[in-house]
Amino acid sequence: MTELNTKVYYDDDADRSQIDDKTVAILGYGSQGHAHAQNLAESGVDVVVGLREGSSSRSAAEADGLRVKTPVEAAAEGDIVSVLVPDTVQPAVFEQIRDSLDEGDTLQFAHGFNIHYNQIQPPEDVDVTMVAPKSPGHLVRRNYENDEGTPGLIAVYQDVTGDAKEEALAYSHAIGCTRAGVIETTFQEEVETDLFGEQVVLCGGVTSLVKQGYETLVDAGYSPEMAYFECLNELKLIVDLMYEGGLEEMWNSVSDTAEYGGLTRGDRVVDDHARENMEEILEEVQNGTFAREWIAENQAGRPSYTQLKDAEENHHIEDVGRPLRDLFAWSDDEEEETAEAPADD
Ligand SMILES: NC(=O)C1=CN([C@@H]2O[C@H](COP(=O)(O)OP(=O)(O)OC[C@H]3O[C@@H](n4cnc5c(N)ncnc54)[C@H](OP(=O)(O)O)[C@@H]3O)[C@@H](O)[C@H]2O)C=CC1
Ligand SMILES: CC[C@](O)(C(C)=O)C(=O)O
Ligand SMILES: [Mg+2]
Ligand SMILES: [Mg+2]
Repeated sequence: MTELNTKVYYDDDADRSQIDDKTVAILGYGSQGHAHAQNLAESGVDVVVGLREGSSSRSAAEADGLRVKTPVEAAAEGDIVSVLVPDTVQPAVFEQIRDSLDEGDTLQFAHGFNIHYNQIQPPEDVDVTMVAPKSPGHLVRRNYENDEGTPGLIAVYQDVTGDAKEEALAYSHAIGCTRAGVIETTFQEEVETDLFGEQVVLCGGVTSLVKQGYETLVDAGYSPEMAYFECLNELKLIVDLMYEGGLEEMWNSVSDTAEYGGLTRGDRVVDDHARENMEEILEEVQNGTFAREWIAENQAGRPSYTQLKDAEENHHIEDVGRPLRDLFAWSDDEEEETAEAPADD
């Protein structure tokens, strides 16, 4: 077996005394915020949630038994201040809480966007770390509840106490990440790989592939329901196999016909042209073009984002999928989970 180039940290590598007597302020109670806050609290760590006046998340956090204060009050109480509001609002929230950070506190992130692209200049006398679960927040919570873990990354940008890495590992332990394994990285590497991954493969690439495949079948006269099952629903089953055992397990599980067809046709779809586009997108991430575009889009009130989001929500694959999902038993569980989850922004 090939040796790993990187150390993976597990539960036994974490020293919980680095966090057990501390208070963690969680700013935001959305996808990541609700998961970190509840996992930390159930791990015995003192948690205070920071939410703005009139926040729609307050009732969910209080119903989950957590103390809720304003971001400024929570940051003043916290020894670790975990910034889990959307990336685009973090600079403004940071300006509010900057003076509440004491010397030796930790300013922590789950994604390095604002530090790496210089949207937040942290004080020199605090540790600056990242604990980034490699998963949507609702799964971070669900895995913890099921005694399972979520893989994660840690990074240290500034270490004034000398304990920044140990504390990030202890935090990772308390939210369940060291159960699965944690890797150390840098803010730069996390940002560039995360943005590339979500744009090209995980969120952007896969949804475009699904929509284009669906539209090709429907335009050729096949039923939308058949196209939905083939191009969207079955994708989960294929990805589950890759997740469990890599590409090999998936290829072993599908028929030889599917394997030959996939091996000979896949690269015709995602071809050299697609590869050139991937390289261009990576460059836009590396040289800050994407970050500048996203910051400007927000400053302008999100006109393109709103339009694109609207078009996506109204794509006919969604009209076909909603009633279809309702007809199948597995939809009950999914709906319960969605109903329990606090609303994202
Ligand atoms: N989503 C994910 O699974 C992942 C996210 N990350 C990173 O985690 C961080 C948090 O992302 P995510 O969990 O998606 O965030 P969400 O969009 O889910 O955050 C929503 C929360 O932020 C609060 N909030 C929104 N706007 C403001 C504001 N202007 N002032 C104060 N509070 C506000 C909301 O409260 P209110 O009810 O008041 O609006 C709500 O509690 C980001 O850095 C992201 O990149 C990293 C890995 C995965
Ligand atoms: C894949 C999207 C993600 O990077 C994540 C869940 O890890 C995000 O920013 O939400
Ligand atoms: Mg990610
Ligand atoms: Mg991301």
